[in-house]
Amino acid sequence: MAGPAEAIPTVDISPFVTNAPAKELLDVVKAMRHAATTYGFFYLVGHGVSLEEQNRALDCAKLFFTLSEKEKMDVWLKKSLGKSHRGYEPPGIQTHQKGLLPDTKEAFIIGAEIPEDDPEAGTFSTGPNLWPKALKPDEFRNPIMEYQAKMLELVKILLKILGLGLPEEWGCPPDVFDALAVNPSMPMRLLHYAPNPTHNDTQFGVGDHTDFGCITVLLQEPNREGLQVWYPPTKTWIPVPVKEGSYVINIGDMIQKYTGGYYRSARHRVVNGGKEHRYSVPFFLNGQLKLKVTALDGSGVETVVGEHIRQRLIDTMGESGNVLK
Ligand SMILES: O=C(O)CCC(=O)C(=O)O
Ligand SMILES: [Fe+2]
Repeated sequence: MAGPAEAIPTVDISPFVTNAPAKELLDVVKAMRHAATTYGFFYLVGHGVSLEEQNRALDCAKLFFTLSEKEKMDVWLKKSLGKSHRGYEPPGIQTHQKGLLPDTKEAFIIGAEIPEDDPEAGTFSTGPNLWPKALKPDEFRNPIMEYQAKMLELVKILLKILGLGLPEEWGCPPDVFDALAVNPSMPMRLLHYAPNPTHNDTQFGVGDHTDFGCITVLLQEPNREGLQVWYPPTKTWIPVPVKEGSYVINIGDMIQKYTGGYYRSARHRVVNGGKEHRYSVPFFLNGQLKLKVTALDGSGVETVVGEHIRQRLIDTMGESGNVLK
């Protein structure tokens, strides 16, 4: 019998990337619908992003965390404009559950580049990125922004496929989710997990949580362990081994709300109990912040995308979240 790790589905979207015939597209829609309604969590292959591009993003993460404490703190969250929420998040800031100690991970957050003189700059998740002075644009800023642009294109394809997978009786147009990706909030996190061999059940790299936004495209460093997903059939945490070249896709809370729970956001966490450092690069499509959506299942629940995300962030950020209020 297949073990639980084998039960995590893999969805190959290459027919959408190569404009294949309709029959092949429909098979992809069905496969993603099954994965997103059953688990909200799956491996993605056939996405068109090369191993080289993925490795470049991971290299940017590794490079950032070679900076000294001072260099990192020069670009830390509190230096970002207003509520823009950019820059370095030190370890021990985010707490996902009552009773847990804060996450051990450290992060560097990069969003859409919104100039300081934009009328919206300084509002939630909107503003200029903070760039470390010690890193040359060619080795850090340019490649990571190129990767971010790639992720936005990829996530638009995923939204399209998920839109096509909605129940027919809801009568949604095929572009139902397109507006989510118009000038969206899309923080990408460069993450570093120091080894935590004394790990116990009260502190994690990232504690038990669901992602806040619409879709997360997660790139994990190959040959490392750590990511676990909650598997409802067995009510246990199961490891999510890295499959080189693939992504892990998480459906987030915003899509779960928007679809009245049809697509599920999956609980997951990171344990770095070994002796190795671990790096990852999740791209979060939060969505278009001012968009007010009405649940598609007819329940009438309304959500303003940016308000939902801001509140979820405040709930986990402790004192550091006060600036977002
Ligand atoms: O580092 C990972 O593999 C996952 C991180 C994560 O779940 C998150 O940042 O929301
Ligand atoms: Fe997550």
